[in-house]
Amino acid sequence: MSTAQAFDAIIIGAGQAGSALAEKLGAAGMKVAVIERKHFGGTCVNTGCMPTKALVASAYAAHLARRASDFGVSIGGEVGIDMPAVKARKDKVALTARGNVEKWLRGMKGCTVIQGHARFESPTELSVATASGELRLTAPKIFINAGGRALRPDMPGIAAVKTLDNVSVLELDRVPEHLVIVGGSYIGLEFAQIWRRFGARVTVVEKSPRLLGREDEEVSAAIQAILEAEGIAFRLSAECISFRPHGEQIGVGVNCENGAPEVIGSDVLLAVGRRPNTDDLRLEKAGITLDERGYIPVNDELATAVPGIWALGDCNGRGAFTHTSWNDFEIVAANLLGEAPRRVSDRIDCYALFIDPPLGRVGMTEAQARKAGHKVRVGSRPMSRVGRAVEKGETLGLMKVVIDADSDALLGAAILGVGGDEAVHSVLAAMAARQTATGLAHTVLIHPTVAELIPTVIGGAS
Ligand SMILES: Cc1cc2nc3c(=O)[nH]c(=O)nc-3n(C[C@H](O)[C@H](O)[C@H](O)COP(=O)(O)OP(=O)(O)OC[C@H]3O[C@@H](n4cnc5c(N)ncnc54)[C@H](O)[C@@H]3O)c2cc1C
Ligand SMILES: NC(=O)c1ccc[n+]([C@@H]2O[C@H](COP(=O)([O-])OP(=O)(O)OC[C@H]3O[C@@H](n4cnc5c(N)ncnc54)[C@H](O)[C@@H]3O)[C@@H](O)[C@H]2O)c1
Repeated sequence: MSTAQAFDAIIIGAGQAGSALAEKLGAAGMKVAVIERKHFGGTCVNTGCMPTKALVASAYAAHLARRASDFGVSIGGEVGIDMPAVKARKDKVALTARGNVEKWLRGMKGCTVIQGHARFESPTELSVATASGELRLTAPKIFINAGGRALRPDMPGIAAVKTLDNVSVLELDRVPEHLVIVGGSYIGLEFAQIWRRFGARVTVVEKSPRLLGREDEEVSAAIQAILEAEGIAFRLSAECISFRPHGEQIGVGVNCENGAPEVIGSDVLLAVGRRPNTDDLRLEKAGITLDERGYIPVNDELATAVPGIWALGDCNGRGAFTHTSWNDFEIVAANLLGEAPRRVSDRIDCYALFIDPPLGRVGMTEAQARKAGHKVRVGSRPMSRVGRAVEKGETLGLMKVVIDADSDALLGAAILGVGGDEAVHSVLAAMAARQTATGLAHTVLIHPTVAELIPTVIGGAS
């Protein structure tokens, strides 16, 4: 066995937080090693945000082309999907980004890139299984940015059938005849609309009585109605999901209160949540104990219980988005390099669901605000009464703002509608600046935009 190479810092995983942290620590004069076992850029770049949003764009183009006559545009024939071309475009987006991350890492000052699987040998030493044998590395500071992967729970019959996940579904260069998606949340719904727009029959099977259980009920209902109008079928309250081979197809037992007890699909996509990549890091050798869901417990500054080891991104259970992983890098770097201190608890929850129209969300839902004891004022407006949406011919959805009735503080917003993923940032920026609802309502916003209606929604809140 080789003697251990010594570094000032080692980063496990070249995902969203890891690569940026390497650059910052290297620029500060540290000798840094980054270990990546698979694709540079991690989930978002290779099998998450980027390829899925590239597919969302192709699906939108198909949808708009089918609606061309609504805008007085004639296509002069059927709208077709060239799935190999759709896939090639998606692959190009992801592969270009992956290559750019690799180039960025390999050009970084003070950074050594190692390709292989890292495991702990002690709190300060790692072994790395590479294509050319095992390496040993030591450092007083180790940062874990290991990300996560799709859950494949031990559901009845699952061993007897082939299922797709977020990685394998992206490899399809054919349109499934009937795609059954188990799980009606972010991943399930984005893929449901993508494949429906490409021409597949799609059924979403969800164990809860409604989609997106974290959202307010009217938002869940509006999303279901939008997707049903495109021909997506839903089987909700599917308590006892099971699988069985059915000739060349797959039978998915749903056992709902209403409807047929089984859905027969040509393909099944599992989208029932994610698990952190913490089971193969040999963390016990570092003295780190995982929580009951497999996440690495961290404090508000992302330090683990073991001095000199931090955990960033999806593997710490404090966020499940690219922007939260990126913010984890900012927090760790700022605190380590003596910049103004930053903490996880400073960030305001925000995310989007990239169906069309998208759902942009910040802060609390109305239900969460009431549960937290706030007396609330709520303003809302259907997108059919938003001028920009009418002009674009995209009037589905609603916007909603939640305000603390006593303090006038902005508590949260949901914008389900054309441009909702962008427009919601005006509420987010106001919340970050601790602007009151009245302060935002008195701000002049640009016409004609979706955001310009936010002051009107606040003005009508009761
Ligand atoms: C289908 C899908 C769509 C998504 N869409 C969005 C979206 O639109 N917006 C959004 O904000 N988020 C989205 N996400 C979530 C987002 O992709 C993740 O939150 C984000 O990528 C997490 O980044 P990370 O830095 O924590 O880890 P990752 O990006 O997962 O990186 C971890 C890296 O560590 C490596 N690694 C793991 N273990 C080891 C080891 N032992 N040794 C060496 N290397 C190791 C992995 O190979 C990987 O490259 C989506 C996720 C999925 C699955
Ligand atoms: N737009 C985005 O930012 C985006 C897009 C995709 C994914 N992501 C990230 O990926 C994460 C995982 O997404 P996800 O949709 O896989 O998981 P999730 O945890 O958000 O939702 C899982 C869904 O599956 C359902 N479910 C769980 N077990 C089930 C079962 N046995 N049968 C039927 N339904 C079941 C749950 O009720 C829930 O609705 C998200 O938390 C998110 O952070 C983000």
